[in-house]
Amino acid sequence: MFVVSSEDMKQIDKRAIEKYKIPGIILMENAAFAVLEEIEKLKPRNVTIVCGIGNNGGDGFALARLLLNKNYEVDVFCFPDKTKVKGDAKVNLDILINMGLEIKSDLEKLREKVKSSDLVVDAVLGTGISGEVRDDIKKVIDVINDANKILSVDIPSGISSDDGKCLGKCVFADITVTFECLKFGHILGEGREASGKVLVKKIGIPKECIKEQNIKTLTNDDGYPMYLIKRRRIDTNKGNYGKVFIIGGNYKMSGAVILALKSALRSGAGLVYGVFPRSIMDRVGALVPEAVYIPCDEKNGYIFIDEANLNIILDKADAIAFGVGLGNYDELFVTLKEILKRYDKNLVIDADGINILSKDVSILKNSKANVLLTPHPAEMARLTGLCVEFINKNRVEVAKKFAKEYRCIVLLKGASTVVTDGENVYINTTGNPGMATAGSGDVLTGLIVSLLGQGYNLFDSAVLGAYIHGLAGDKAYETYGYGLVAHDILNNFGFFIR
Ligand SMILES: NC(=O)C1=CN([C@@H]2O[C@H](COP(=O)(O)OP(=O)(O)OC[C@H]3O[C@@H](n4cnc5c(N)ncnc54)[C@H](O)[C@@H]3O)[C@@H](O)[C@H]2O)[C@@H](O)CC1
Ligand SMILES: Nc1ncnc2c1ncn2[C@@H]1O[C@H](COP(=O)(O)OP(=O)(O)O)[C@@H](O)[C@H]1O
Ligand SMILES: [K+]
Repeated sequence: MFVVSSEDMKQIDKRAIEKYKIPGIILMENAAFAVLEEIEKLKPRNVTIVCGIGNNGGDGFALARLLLNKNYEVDVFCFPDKTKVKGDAKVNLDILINMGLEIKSDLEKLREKVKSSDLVVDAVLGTGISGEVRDDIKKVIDVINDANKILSVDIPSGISSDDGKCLGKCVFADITVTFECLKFGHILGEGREASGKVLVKKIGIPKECIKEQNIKTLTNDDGYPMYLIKRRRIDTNKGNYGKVFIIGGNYKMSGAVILALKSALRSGAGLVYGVFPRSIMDRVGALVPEAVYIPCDEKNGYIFIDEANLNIILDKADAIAFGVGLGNYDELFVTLKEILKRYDKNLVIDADGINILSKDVSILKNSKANVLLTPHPAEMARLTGLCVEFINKNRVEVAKKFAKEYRCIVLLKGASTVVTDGENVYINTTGNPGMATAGSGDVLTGLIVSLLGQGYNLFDSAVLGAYIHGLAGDKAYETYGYGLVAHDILNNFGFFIR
């Protein structure tokens, strides 16, 4: 599903009205019907609709008429003042006035009504918000937030459609009904939580209008990205599903590489090779008997990959993951540099691999390998020198800029994981805070390298990885709640891929 900014949506609406000659008021009517459809499912006895003075308010006025015609008990408020309403919104306001409805602008009356209403509809501010919410409207939002149930029209008032930031104050909706495309604000930042359950409804905009906008950002929906998964031919064998190499582990930390190996196996890789320091061989061997092992020499407990082993890896591997539990040991920078210089297939750099890379990110620029980096925000901070808070507030832009500059693919982890090659963007909405547990990143790495081995390209592997990892985490959450651990996630991979 496409994800658009407020400017994209403005252009799409404009194209529909000016080029394709659909009157704006018809779109507004269809928007109102789309909201009505959801309200009827909720079966409220009485509805309070709070409108602003722009077209978001216009949707609210049109909705009020549709509800009144169906004999619902409806109260309509307009803030700051109904005399300021113009255009299509005014047409719908005037119809209500002609029907004899009183349109109120009294905050105290709203406070009373909100308490006794089964449902409050928030049609105060939509995609047309600019700058911080004005103080008078902040008070209206506070009152709306006291409601039993809130449905926001298009986007919760106070949320920026472009990045999900709360502009000083915002409505926290139970349901948001939006039109034609998701907005960034529904799935990023505070907007993700504030939007509640989001429903995207068609309002009659010709699909050409959206196509002509050339949208480059997608999120998951009922089809994407899972329709990328290929069915296996019956007459295939392990040789068809990749030799994937996972380089990781140090004398103090064997768990990460074990989890990544298991994860690669549980998501269908044909042959999974573990490359780790010799001192953890017994543990890895006992816990992952299905893997092939390349135990390596050690320096100070950290892995040392000699030329003979490096040649085996570079020669055999269909895909490599570098970094899980490796430790941030200076000499490993040289190893990473060699791999980047000599390997010409897909390379995932994660965890300590990213910390090692942070010593000099510019080595990416001459890389022969196609690189995917999978940083969490703190690792992204090490890569870029930016602070974590800034990164989290500007996830898409930060990831895009880095990917473009260093010619790689970035998967920036966290709620609303972002995958980008610098131009195309995927924002993932599966997953939950139960996944904020040690090792859950390691199993993502194992999953992605496994998908690479099975022949998916680097971008698709990252997208599928983020999506399936989140789904598997959501399933694990059903059973274990916040007590879920990384093993619970990886054990669900095969189910969702099937
Ligand atoms: N043809 C179209 O453009 C369609 C638009 N639709 C609706 O129209 C909305 C967009 O309408 P508009 O562009 O008129 O904008 P909005 O109605 O979202 O908001 C603009 C109004 O909000 C006020 N405002 C802006 N920033 C503010 C702030 N920081 N604090 C307080 N008040 C502020 C302004 O006074 C302005 O009148 C969409 O979200 C959607 O609900 C739908 O009717 C479908 C068709
Ligand atoms: N609140 C959340 N919502 C969705 N996914 C989350 C959330 N918290 C963590 N995750 C996911 O869990 C994984 C954690 O990875 P990471 O921080 O690298 O863990 P570790 O290094 O311990 O393995 C990432 O894929 C991240 O996107
Ligand atoms: K709204």
